[in-house]
Amino acid sequence: MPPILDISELRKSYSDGFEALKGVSLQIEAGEIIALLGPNGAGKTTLISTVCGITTATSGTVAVGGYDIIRDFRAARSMIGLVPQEINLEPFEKVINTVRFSRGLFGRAPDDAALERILRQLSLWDKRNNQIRELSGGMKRRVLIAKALSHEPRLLFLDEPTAGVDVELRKDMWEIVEGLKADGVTIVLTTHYIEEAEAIADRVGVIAKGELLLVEDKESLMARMGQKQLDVQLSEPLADVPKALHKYNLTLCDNNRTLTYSYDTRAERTGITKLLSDVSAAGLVLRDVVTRQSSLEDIFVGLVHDDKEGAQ
Ligand SMILES: Nc1ncnc2c1ncn2[C@@H]1O[C@H](COP(=O)(O)OP(=O)(O)OP(=O)(O)O)[C@@H](O)[C@H]1O
Repeated sequence: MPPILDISELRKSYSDGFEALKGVSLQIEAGEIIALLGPNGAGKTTLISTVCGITTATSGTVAVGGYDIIRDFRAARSMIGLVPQEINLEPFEKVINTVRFSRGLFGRAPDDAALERILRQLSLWDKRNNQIRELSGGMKRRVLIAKALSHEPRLLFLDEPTAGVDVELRKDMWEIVEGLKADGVTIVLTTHYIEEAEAIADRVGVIAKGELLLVEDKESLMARMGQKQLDVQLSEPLADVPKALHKYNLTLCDNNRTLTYSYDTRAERTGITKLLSDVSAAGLVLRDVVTRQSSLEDIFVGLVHDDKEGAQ
């Protein structure tokens, strides 16, 4: 089966000459949830807008379900649902009419049973006859999702679905996303929240300054997070790592006052006990011992930081 989304060498320069996408390639298989992480201005919205036909690419290609987004615009667009960052709803319209209208925009035949299913899934059925202005912020966000799902797309883009919402609502949103995945909808979401990617994504992509720096299975990222560091702080600085400790691959940092040891938390033996006894046998005096876990956040900050340095 071809990927549901196939982005190849996508570039976008805005009219002022700013290059917001610098050759992004990404393939997404049907049924997965992929989270795109990136700082402000990284190009996430530009990427989504280009795939959805709101912005035109400068070069490169995008195919959705095998349909080219330029040549087969209608077929490609009908497979996509977009939940935008901003709430752009008509305050005096009823929920049901808002969703019905969206379906019509895609030229889909009216199907109240399909709309009922969508509204029930989003716990909006009881509110179907309420005007938008009578809903809470969280409910309005659900209406945005209902609108995006109204023409029953196979690929759903969620642009920062939980920006500025409280923890409770964020968890609700994650449940909704899981439910959509169970229905076979492929989901691409952008987020600033690393814990959001950790909680729901199958794959994580990191984007910065218009470049996709990494796309990786969350599980293998998690495996990398299994790495921990032990900092052995010494009372006196060392000139060098003593020979007897070479087998531990230690690094000397903090003005030669700290020895850092990396180990795998999931390994049967971490080697910590032996290391500490060898440290003391080598005549070194400990001041303190600290452990640190490398997290997705470290990986993310490291990548984005390296990219910034590289750009200078
Ligand atoms: N219409 C435009 N004209 C010129 N530059 C633009 C335009 N739209 C976006 N940009 C620039 O392109 C870059 C990428 O913007 P984009 O909105 O895609 O980032 P983002 O990753 O979605 O950021 P955020 O997380 O803040 O939403 C930014 O530097 C932005 O200023």
